[in-house]
Amino acid sequence: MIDANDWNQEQERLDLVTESLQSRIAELEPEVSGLRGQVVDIRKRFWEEVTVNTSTFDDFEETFYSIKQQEAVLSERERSHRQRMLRWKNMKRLLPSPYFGRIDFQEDGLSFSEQIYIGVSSFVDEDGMNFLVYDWRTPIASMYYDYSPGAAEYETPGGQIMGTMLLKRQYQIRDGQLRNVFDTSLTIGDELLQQVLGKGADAQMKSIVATIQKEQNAIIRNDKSPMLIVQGAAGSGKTSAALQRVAYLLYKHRDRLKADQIILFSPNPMFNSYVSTVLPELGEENMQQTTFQEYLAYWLGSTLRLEDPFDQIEYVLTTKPTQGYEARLNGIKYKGSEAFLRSLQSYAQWLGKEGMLFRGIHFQDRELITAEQMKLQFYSYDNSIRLANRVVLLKEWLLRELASLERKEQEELWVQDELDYLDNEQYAEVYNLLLKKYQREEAVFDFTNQYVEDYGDFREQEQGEENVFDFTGQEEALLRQMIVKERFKPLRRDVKRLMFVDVIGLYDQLFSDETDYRMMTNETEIPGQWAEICMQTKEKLIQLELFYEDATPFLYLKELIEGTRMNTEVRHIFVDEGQDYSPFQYSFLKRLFPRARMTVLGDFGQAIFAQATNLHEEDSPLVRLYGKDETSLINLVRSYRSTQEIVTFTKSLLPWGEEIVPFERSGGKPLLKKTDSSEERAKRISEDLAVLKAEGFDSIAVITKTSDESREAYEALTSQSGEALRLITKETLTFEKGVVVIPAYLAKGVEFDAVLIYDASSQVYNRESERKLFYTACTRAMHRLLLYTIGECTPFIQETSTNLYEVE
Ligand SMILES: Nc1ncnc2c1ncn2[C@@H]1O[C@H](COP(=O)(O)OP(=O)(O)OP(=O)(O)O)[C@@H](O)[C@H]1O
Repeated sequence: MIDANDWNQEQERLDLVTESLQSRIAELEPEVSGLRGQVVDIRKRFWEEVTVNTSTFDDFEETFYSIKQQEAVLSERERSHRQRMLRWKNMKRLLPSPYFGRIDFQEDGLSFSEQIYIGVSSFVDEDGMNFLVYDWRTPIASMYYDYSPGAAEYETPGGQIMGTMLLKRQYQIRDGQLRNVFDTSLTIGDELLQQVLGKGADAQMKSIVATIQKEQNAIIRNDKSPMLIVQGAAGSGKTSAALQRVAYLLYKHRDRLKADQIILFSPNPMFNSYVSTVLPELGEENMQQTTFQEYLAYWLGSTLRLEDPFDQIEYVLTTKPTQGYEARLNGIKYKGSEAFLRSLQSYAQWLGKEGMLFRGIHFQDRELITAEQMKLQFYSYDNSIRLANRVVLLKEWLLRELASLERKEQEELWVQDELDYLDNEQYAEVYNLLLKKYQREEAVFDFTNQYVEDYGDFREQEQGEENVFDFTGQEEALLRQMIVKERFKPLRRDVKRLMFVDVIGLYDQLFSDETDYRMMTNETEIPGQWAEICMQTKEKLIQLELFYEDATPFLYLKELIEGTRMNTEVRHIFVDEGQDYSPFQYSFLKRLFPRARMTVLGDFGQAIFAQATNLHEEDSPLVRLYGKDETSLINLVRSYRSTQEIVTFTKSLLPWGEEIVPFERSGGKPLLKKTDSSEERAKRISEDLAVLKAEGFDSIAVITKTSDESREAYEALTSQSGEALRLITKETLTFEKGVVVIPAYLAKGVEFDAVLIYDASSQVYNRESERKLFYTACTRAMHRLLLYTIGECTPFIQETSTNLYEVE
């Protein structure tokens, strides 16, 4: 704490800044609301101000320019409104707590020092000359996170600035009042961190700007590597750092990077709601958030039904080892591997020479163009043309063929039949409809298109009009033409969508016997139980379903054949819980977003999916993806979430000795509660829930292994205590405080004040593959960890030293 004199000075300065903020907010207030009104007004009256007249070319041109002009006025007003609004919002946000830190810095060669106050956004005094508050993301503020008093430096676009940090101070300010002030010799004083971490869990993730640690700052500000990999122990702040990194990037590149050019891949839909509020709190628009599964489903469309990754994990967790089970596990590993990726590339090359499969085009009950004809045509193109380009050539050929078949079709009997069925009235009606439609189709112009293009269309329409009104004598021919055209429409649409390529057949063909597979793919490392893997995959495909592990390879093959659908807009992708993605999935992401940098955050200790990727080994596929020189690896070992006792206990569950250093914050030891029956367990859990709530913990999770176990726990506990519990399933979209019952794999990334492991017996957590799941479940606890067992507890606990937990 500082002395009374310093305290008074600080409070005086704080009052000054607060007053200044208040008066600027008040100044801007009428302007902000006035502008909003203006914009809404212009929007409303947009079309009133424009006279749309397209009868002649000149009228059309005039209309076009008048719309453009109106558009320009609107967007200028909107821009200025947005900027003022942003300034106003930032000041409002600063008001209750304008800053959290200060450094006094004397640059080398200068005789005076500068006081730099740091907050969540910048605030400049009235004349625009002095920063009363510096945004935490400014270059100078980086010293606050990176240095303790003494020699310090920071990077600017103009070069490195060296000097001495004379003072480092931290503040806790509430509603414009100083609550606490610490001078610190540490990077970020532990005192403040202690206070922050001692609090209860929130329904939403917290912003950590005031207490970012040096190693986290390195993640946030890394702007060099195309690939940044963060391996960090449970609770080491990976997700927190990732979100601050998003905010930092948006600030640093504010003139060219927009929030929607950043995508965060999160572990489940509920997680989205958990992190969603952090960025707006920092004053940024939100980045795009999705799950990889959602992304796959989007690209797969409705052709195939995709297995849920959580169903996959339930299968892995609950099925008893049988021959089919082992094959499925082998399949999951193999289909996620780089080897399989290479196999698919070789397969595509092989398809360039032979083996392509197409689907014939059917009309009524006839086959208009057979698969065989397509194949002949396809292989008649030059071998050197890329597969995807040959598919395009074939598409064009098919469209031409369809056009000529369509002409022939007009003479067919069924067309005559349809014509005969039209009575006079209908005839006239159809005729008028056709006429209108014909005019409408020809007259379409789009204001967003290039003017010249519109001009071309318009001219064509003008010339075409004569034809329209000249066809009176040819109505039957026209009607025939229109009838067939309408019927052929779906055929043309399907050809344009490349439905004639039998991608499902091509993926299915891959899963042949070993000799064929080797021949098609040059693959040498075929996994064990290949025949069984093939059978399982094919069985699914017949039902138009895909295993989750097949989805990425399937889409990859589709793209090798049909061409890649890249997204060149996105500049940054963030993959949270990165250990759960396969090397194959990473390669796929890299291809999909060729202009994006990648930040992967994960913990191999929590790798619960069978296709897991080791993140931090130097030769891991993830490092190979961009190459060593393009990759930065950062290891976080300090764990902030849980108390020292919980971290020491959970660390002992991983016998390979992960490097995890607990932050010094004490709580009780984990409690192992032995019970005799499930009734007794339900009773004890209910009692414990009541005690925990009375202690003030309001975010509590009863964690189970599977969704079935969750349901069972939910029912047992609800009937026992009548407590308001919330059952979380993979469909749950929002994260809320309270008592939840949740399977461990859905609790990933999330934290609770207290965690109760519903069944920690050896019957539930026994297999080596379940170790990390158990670890993940236990590491969700911030302050209390309670484990229940009927009979013998899991061997993972038995292996740990008994003084790490207490038995009741
Ligand atoms: N620098 C910090 N200051 C204050 N709190 C922090 C800091 N770093 C992390 N925390 C807190 O520690 C907890 C864990 O952080 P976070 O969820 O980001 O960790 P994680 O590494 O993603 O964890 P996991 O892998 O277990 O999901 C959160 O409550 C977060 O607010």
